[in-house]
Amino acid sequence: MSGTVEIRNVVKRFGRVEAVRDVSFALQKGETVALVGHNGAGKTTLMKLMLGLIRPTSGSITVLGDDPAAGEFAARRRLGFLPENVSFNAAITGYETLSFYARLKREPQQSIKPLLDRVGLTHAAHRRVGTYSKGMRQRLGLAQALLGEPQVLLLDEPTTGLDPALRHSFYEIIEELRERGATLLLSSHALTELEERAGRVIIMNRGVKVADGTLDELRRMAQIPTRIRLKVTDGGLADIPRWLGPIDRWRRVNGHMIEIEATPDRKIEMLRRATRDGSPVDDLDVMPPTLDELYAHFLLSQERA
Ligand SMILES: Nc1ncnc2c1ncn2[C@@H]1O[C@H](COP(=O)(O)OP(=O)(O)OP(=O)(O)O)[C@@H](O)[C@H]1O
Repeated sequence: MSGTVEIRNVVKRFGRVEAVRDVSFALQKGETVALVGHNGAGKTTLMKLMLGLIRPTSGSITVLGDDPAAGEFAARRRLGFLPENVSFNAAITGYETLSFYARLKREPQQSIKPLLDRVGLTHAAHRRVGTYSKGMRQRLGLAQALLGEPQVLLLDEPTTGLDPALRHSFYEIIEELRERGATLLLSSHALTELEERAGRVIIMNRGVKVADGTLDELRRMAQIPTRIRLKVTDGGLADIPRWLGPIDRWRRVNGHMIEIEATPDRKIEMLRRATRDGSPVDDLDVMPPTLDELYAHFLLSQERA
């Protein structure tokens, strides 16, 4: 059994607000899971429950075999967390900050230098955190979360405010950890960026889990058509159904390009027709539904249910 986090029928109420409503899922070793949802969907609450900072109203949670809400939570040392708004003491240096967290986690002080190096902060290690840029503070936050080689890493909106180069190196660093078997759970609004990074996506809406699966699984569930752009020779534009077969929806993009919508069951057939000998197609691009589109689809289906 390689489940590192198990959430079973968890409900969390804050007074009259039901922040998490009967949510269940398990996270496995070595997977990167994106937790997505609008503001107030319950993402941070789920992370706080996994950290044992709050207790579920009902249901159960296990993290690395332990109940995080139990007084003695042995697994905490193997759990890394990067909160949405990292705030450190501005008066001490980056090195001193990590030294403080290393003592809390009972990690050797020798682990600090390699970590600062890994997040690219060696040059600023002995500068006060108050002089750090937002990106540098975020990297210090990541170094803090990486202390002790966590087996489960919870990252709440980790790349907000980072420029594209920093985002890239951020994902490289956490990917190394995942390759060594860690479970990564990232909450984010940046769907396009998660599309390439997360093996699996959990979509939350108003405390309810509305979808959970790999992008391929979500695409199959949603049955959203794939858009196919075809560059067509002049003659071909005149009589599209003759060489492509019946098509539900299509539109002209420009003088020599059309875009068709292929349902999952007809996609392969359309591609075969478009590429067979004698077809007037010079070039094509296949654009599967994006995570943005899937997200909108699942939210809408839940709202209508
Ligand atoms: N301590 C609290 N007391 C009262 N209500 C709370 C508390 N913490 C969270 N909530 C409520 O629970 C709901 C879920 O909040 P949560 O912070 O988990 O959402 P989120 O998905 O992380 O949102 P965001 O994307 O804005 O960070 C919201 O309605 C929020 O107002």
